Amino acid sequence: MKIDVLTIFPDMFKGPMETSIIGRAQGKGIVSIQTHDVRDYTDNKHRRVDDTPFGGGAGMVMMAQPFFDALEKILDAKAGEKAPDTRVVLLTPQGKTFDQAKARELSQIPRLVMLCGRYEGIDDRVRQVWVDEELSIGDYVLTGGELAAMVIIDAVVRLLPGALGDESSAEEESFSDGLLEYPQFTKPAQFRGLEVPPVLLSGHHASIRRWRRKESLKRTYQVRPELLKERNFDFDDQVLMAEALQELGH
Ligand SMILES: COc1ccccc1CNc1ccc(C(N)=O)cn1
Repeated sequence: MKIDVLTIFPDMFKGPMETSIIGRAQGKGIVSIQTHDVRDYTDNKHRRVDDTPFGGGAGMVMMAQPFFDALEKILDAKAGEKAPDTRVVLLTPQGKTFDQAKARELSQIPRLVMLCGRYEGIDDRVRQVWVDEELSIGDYVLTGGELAAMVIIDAVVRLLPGALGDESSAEEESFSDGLLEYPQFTKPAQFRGLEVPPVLLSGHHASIRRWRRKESLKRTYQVRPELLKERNFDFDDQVLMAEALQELGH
């Protein structure tokens, strides 16, 4: 998978994208993440990327020309033409909220191009001509799209085959069935007088699976009840949910 990032702060990507899982995935050739400094595509002497907004108002807006020239070069395409296996994503508070389903969808796309805006955003003609999808990582405003891009890259790259060691890839199913994760414990079994739930030390795998599912239902009910609304419970889940509610004192 190839990911190109257009930003005026390429150095922001050095640490997070070259460390641990993401860094190793690049090393293994599973993904290639390349940043492009938008300033390198400016056509003015001072390498300015922003200007005042038409119609007035506070702040500055990023100009369209550097993004157009950068995209035409990176995609080797004229304005508006684009290879079908490429998706251009704009990170913006106005975007559709990113979630695990979107992460899975993006992990199947051979090439992602991510546009990171600063200031009050990017001239809308970039969106009109080049952007396939506007994504937001949540309902809050950041100083730029870079951190949002890194969050999305992290969530996507870890799904690529070979990115995680085999022992970790199993965790994917547990979230993808729409419940929050159950609590995790590791050695020692006693720590500062605090115990590990005995069922987890029992070696009874059916009981362990049952306990975990019930804990997921409890947690989801307490923290994200809306996730349970659209869920159709099979008979076992209904029994577990009833037990969970009892244990929660409902
Ligand atoms: C005022 O900022 C902008 C306005 C328009 C575009 C980009 C920016 C850059 N900032 C961003 C970017 C993304 C997110 C998010 N929630 O994903 C939050 N802030």
